[in-house]
Amino acid sequence: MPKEAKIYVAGHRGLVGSAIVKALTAKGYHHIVTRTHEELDLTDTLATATFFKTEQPAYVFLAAAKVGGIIANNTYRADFLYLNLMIQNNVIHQSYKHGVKKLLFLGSTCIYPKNAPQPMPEDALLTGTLEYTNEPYAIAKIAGIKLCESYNLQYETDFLSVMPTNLYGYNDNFDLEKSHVLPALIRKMHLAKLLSEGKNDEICKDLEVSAFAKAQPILKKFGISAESVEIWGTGSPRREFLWSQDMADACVHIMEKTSFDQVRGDSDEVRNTHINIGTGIDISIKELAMLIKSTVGFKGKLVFDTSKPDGTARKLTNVDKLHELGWKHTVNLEEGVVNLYNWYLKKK
Ligand SMILES: NC(=O)C1=CN([C@@H]2O[C@H](COP(=O)(O)OP(=O)(O)OC[C@H]3O[C@@H](n4cnc5c(N)ncnc54)[C@H](OP(=O)(O)O)[C@@H]3O)[C@@H](O)[C@H]2O)C=CC1
Ligand SMILES: C[C@H]1O[C@H](OP(=O)(O)OP(=O)(O)OC[C@H]2O[C@@H](n3cnc4c(=O)[nH]c(N)nc43)[C@H](O)[C@@H]2O)[C@@H](O)[C@@H](O)C1=O
Repeated sequence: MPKEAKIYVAGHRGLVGSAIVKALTAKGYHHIVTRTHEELDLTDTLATATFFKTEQPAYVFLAAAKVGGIIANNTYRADFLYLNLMIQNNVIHQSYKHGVKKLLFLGSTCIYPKNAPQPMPEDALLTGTLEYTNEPYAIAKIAGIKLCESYNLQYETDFLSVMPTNLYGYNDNFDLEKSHVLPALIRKMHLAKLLSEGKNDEICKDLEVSAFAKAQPILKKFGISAESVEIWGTGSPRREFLWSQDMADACVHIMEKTSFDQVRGDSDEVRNTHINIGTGIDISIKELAMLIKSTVGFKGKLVFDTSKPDGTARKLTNVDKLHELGWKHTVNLEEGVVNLYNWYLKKK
């Protein structure tokens, strides 16, 4: 990518989009185009077409999506399928129509079957039944991979797809219900610690309520007390976590160094051209909860709420292809959790 090229980062205020803008800026790319959700609703086909016609970006990072944790995915099933299909169809099709030189589509490792071999290689795609809690989201992401692959094969575009593992970092979503496990547990343990120290004013500030009496039902609903914090599920599922700035660096690396020709292989049937992005290292949810508990300094107990879903038992990425393409993660989980907790404390 030439440094002066016009680059559109879709979803630039989100966890990954904001890190991609930072990574591009640090490398000297200075013609970055962005739109907030309010300025451009990417589910609106006409508005998206007008944007591409007016701006004519040369490169596109597609990091805009409807995103959430296990309960959000399982509850808003129609939204996760419909909104993600619309966003990616609009952006990928308009990129083709307006001659975008290269596009990067962000999927997710939930595209793999729930019983995929571990670590999961790219060619495990479409070999079995998906995990139920995120099936609609996964189907949208699989359609995105196939859309990129098919435009490349039919129209000779250069649209790549990356499948990131679970991500965390600055600008993460800390919603107690809809977020992913890592930010959720940081906030829950932090609130429990404040409770144990009697810091009710700080709890009200965190929960944005005017009186402690209004905070109490929220704390109760999410199983947060001075003595314990509720962890959803059994604690036995294993997850792999990647720092969002590492994810962004991997995205820029792939856009700079990789083309569809490099990943298409020499078979007549072109499949599985997407690239996993992860660390290749996982941890159980119980171990993650213990790590967050000690980082936050909460002294109480962990209580496992088995009425909540576990989701996939294990989702470890095979990162051989990524390593062959010359990229490896730099931030380990212990360091990342400390960074994120400090960022959370400063943000409030
Ligand atoms: N977080 C994770 O653990 C993982 C994420 N991914 C994938 O990475 C990508 C980025 O995710 P992440 O950064 O976490 O998500 P965030 O929720 O943090 O950010 C999503 C961004 O998309 C924008 N957006 C959502 N809907 C629309 C819309 N209709 N029109 C325009 N913009 C919209 C939001 O804009 P605004 O801020 O203006 O509302 C926001 O900036 C997604 O494709 C996701 O599926 C994959 C695996 C794991
Ligand atoms: C990125 C990824 O994210 C989602 O899949 P997930 O990995 O299951 O995501 P999660 O982070 O929400 O949960 C991980 C594990 O952690 C447990 N857990 C414990 N306590 C809390 C808790 O307090 N909050 C949350 N969210 N989970 C908790 C939870 O029960 C589960 O066992 C999908 O969107 C999927 O589509 C996707 O791509």
